[in-house]
Amino acid sequence: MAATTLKEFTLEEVAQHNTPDDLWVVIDAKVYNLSRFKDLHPGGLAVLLDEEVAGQDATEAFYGLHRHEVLERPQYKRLHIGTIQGQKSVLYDQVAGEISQVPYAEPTWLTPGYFSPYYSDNHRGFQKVVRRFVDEVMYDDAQAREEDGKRPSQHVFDKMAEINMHAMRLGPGKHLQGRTLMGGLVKPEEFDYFHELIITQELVRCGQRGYGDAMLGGKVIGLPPVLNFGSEELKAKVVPEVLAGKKFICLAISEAMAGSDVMGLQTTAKLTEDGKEWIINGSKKWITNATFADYFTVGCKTDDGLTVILVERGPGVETRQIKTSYSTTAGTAYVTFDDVHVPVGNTLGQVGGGIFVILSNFNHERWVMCCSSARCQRSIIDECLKWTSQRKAFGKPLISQPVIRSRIAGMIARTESVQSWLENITYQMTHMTYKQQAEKLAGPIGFLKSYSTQCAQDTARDAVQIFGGRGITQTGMGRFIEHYYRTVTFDSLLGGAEDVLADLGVRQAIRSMPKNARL
Ligand code: HEM
Repeated sequence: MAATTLKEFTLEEVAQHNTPDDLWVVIDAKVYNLSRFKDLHPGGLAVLLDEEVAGQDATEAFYGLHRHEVLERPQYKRLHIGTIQGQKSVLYDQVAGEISQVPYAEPTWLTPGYFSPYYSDNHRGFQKVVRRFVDEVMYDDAQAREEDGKRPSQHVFDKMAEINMHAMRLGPGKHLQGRTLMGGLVKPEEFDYFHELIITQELVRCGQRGYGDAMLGGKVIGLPPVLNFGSEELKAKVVPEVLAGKKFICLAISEAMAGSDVMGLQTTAKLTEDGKEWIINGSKKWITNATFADYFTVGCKTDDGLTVILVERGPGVETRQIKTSYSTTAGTAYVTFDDVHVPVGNTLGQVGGGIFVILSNFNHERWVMCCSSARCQRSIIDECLKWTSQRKAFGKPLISQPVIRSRIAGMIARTESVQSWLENITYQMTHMTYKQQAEKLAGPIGFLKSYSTQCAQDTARDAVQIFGGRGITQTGMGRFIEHYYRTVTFDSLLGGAEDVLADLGVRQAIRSMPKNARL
């Protein structure tokens, strides 16, 4: 609406409008009429009437207090009435798909002038399309759903399905065969772990941790057991509808009593006398996506040990939302199974061979978490560099304080080391069979995840110190910092706690110590 009536003004003309009933300001060469908005201004009237603000160029004051996105909200866009003669806006709106120019806000391989041995032209083209997709289709939904706590909108899942993003999120493999990936940009047999890394890292740029898990994190860990261990009949029924984003699946292993002690699970599955069905009883806790899941990949205690069984939502299956540190959009739930009858054909892998089914996917799950952790840390650097450059305190930008620079130095060093290590491991994955990965990479991936999440927590703590009170405020300038600090521990717990994974890495290393090694 404003675009049709925009006029040009001089700074002198704007200066005439400096009273409560006739109040204009200039922000980045754009003129805003605040006369009717002033009483609704969340920051109050007095600040707008300050002699350095009313009728003046208030760009610096504005960006010291507001995120640019404020000006993009429809209700505020209407305040924009014109521009300043001879001046141009330099603080442009974020363009969908664009690479950030902020130093270290992008990994080296995306930074102009730098090189990388890992990414091909195909990866580069792929990244561009994924970024645009995330910016255009997902970003706004992520902000809205994290706030209202509902699961991601179906239209987002549908759009993801159109380009086969749900299938690609499971990594390379047979499930991609016959699918057109990203409109044909990459052939199924060429899709590799770097493509998957790109998807994971681009998705988390939405900056909403709950939404990130809601983006079918449950499928990423719950569907592989079906793909790798389910019968052909079961796969034919379940896989197409899940990869089409029409049905949802989750992994249901951890329990209130047993925690992640897989061998201590208490949910039972007993065969009926005719041997045709399992009857499942028990409960599961902290199950991501469970509130909206149609299928549950469940770890059960059977007479022969641990068995994994696919349970379809139906009589006897109940899910109850658990409130965690992030929004309910991830659909984290407490799940109960009361005399749930399941056909034996839903058994995944061998009866009693459940531990193998569960362990087979751990490396991939942890590696996915490393991808997302590395990228989240980078987004925090982006926030901190922008904030400390635009925010003035004691007459100088925050970045001119050595203590601030020291904290940012730590953030950059940690993030770069995590990404470099991640790319090295990803490169190994692209050259190893799944079996080789299991043998050789469980330790390194365990180390990387443990290291990455420690780095992430240090970075979250530093970012809060840099943002001060805004770093603990859910709206405004520090909203991503507050969110990050509140949710950063998720990665350090899910898929194996920090200490456990570091210990796994050392134990794996010791296992391959040469017998004759001596000092
Ligand atoms: C187009 C003009 C403006 C709009 C649409 C606007 C809108 C807002 C909004 C939505 C907030 C809530 C915080 C947030 O969500 O970021 C806010 C807070 C605030 N605004 Fe403005 N504002 C405008 C101009 C200004 C100007 C020129 C000043 C002068 C310095 C100012 C001073 C403040 C202050 C002090 C706060 C409180 C900040 C805080 O809680 O940290 N605003 N404004």
